[in-house]
Amino acid sequence: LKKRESTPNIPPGPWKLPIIGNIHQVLASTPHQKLRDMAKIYGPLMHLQLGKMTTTIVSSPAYVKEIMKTHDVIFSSRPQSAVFDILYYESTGLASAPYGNYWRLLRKMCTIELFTQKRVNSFQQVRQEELVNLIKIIDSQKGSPVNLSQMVLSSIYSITSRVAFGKNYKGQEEFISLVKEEVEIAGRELYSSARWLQLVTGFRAKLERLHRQMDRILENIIIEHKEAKSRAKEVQSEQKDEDLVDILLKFQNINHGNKDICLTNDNIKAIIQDIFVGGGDTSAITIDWAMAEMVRDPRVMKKAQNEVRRVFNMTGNRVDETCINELKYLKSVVKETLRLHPPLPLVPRECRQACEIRGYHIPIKSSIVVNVWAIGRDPKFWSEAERFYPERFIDSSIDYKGANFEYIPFGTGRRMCPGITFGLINVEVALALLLYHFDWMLPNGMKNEDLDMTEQFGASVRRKDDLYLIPVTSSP
Ligand code: HEM
Repeated sequence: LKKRESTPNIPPGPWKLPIIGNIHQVLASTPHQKLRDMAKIYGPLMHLQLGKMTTTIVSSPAYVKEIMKTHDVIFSSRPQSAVFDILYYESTGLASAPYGNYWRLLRKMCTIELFTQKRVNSFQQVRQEELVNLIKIIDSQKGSPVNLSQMVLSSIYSITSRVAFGKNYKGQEEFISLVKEEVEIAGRELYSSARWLQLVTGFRAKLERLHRQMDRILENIIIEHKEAKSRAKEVQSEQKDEDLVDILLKFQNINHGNKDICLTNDNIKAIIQDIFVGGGDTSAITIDWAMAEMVRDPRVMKKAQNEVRRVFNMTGNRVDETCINELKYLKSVVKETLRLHPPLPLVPRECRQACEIRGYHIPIKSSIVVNVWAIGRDPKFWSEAERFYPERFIDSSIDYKGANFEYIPFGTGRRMCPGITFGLINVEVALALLLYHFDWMLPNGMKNEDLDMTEQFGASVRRKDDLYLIPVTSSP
């Protein structure tokens, strides 16, 4: 009886097996959906044991507020992970670093240098060139089905690569194919969270091989950038436009204005991967889901197209980024896409200090997973929750800033996404161009409503099948 009294009150959860705990119950092709179904039974704060890892699943805005606002400092770390340790140089990227001084300095550097509005604007030319190139390639195949998913993904990676490495980086293709592999393998960690499983399944060996390949390329990129910099110094010529590696290299120099931080080569390599993995796939997937949803609902497609064409016909038939804020409906389409299809449906955090949340005990070093996907589809907070209906965001005060806990596609609190402006502008301009220049049809006489929207879980959640559409020229 005495023992029972002292047992902490952990959140409710399903029965567990010895050793593996609840791993078998979340082994589903779409764990975020499975977790939502389980939360319907056990409640919005649910306890699971994933191997050795005690995990709490959060599935309601009220608990998100408790955890990511009221107790934000306690839950501002990331759980330890083999992917973070091996691929991200012992968790020294911004997304993987434990909460503390090092993370705070990186975050500050990102907010004042890397991801500012001014910096994002400075890459307008790159975006324009790469996206116009995408339109030209699509135009050359008009009338026949194109694999829009892969084309968009390549364009987004090309933009990211030029922004990060500068124009003429020759190993771009090899690097991007490794990034894609990284995204794919990172998604499998949930299923092999126990160390013995990682060894038996060869998961760790794969991560280590990938890390060696990545490291070789990134080391070369850094060396090339340093050489270019010293050449420019020798001939006293103006340096070319700065890319993100140039900016990060400035933080290697102790004499740089910001003396707090002095990055090593490995730190820079981890941050570069954050930018590619955190920024590339997420933006491309959002464009893909938005196009798929609009194809399924021609009313929405037409309305968005009319708006884009009205605005850009006035700017001399070109998609001019400075008018992007006039596209109120398109922006609602993007918001609605991110509500139904957040690319990162499960946001991981770690509890740094044992605490109580509404009477439930959350142990130190345990994992917290916020089910952003389930919250965005909860009928308690959204009318016709499963319907794609962008109008719900017109004249609504809900934004991406993380203050509305029922809508958190970019997370919330201290660790919320620092790349929102970077990501959104790519998504909005790409969609505006695709809608401005083409009408879109499904191949093989497929009916709009028959387009399959099955999800595929990975580091981010995409549509299971690539989106094939027939572009029909509308505007030159
Ligand atoms: C549609 C696009 C994007 C979506 C939906 C998205 C979503 C997210 C989410 C949900 C988180 C976790 C937030 C949390 O823990 O509360 C995150 C973190 C992060 N994102 Fe994004 N993101 C996007 C684009 C980008 C871009 C373009 C970049 C960089 C260029 C980026 C870089 C990062 C980084 C570095 C973190 C980790 C921040 C930290 O732990 O301090 N993201 N993102």
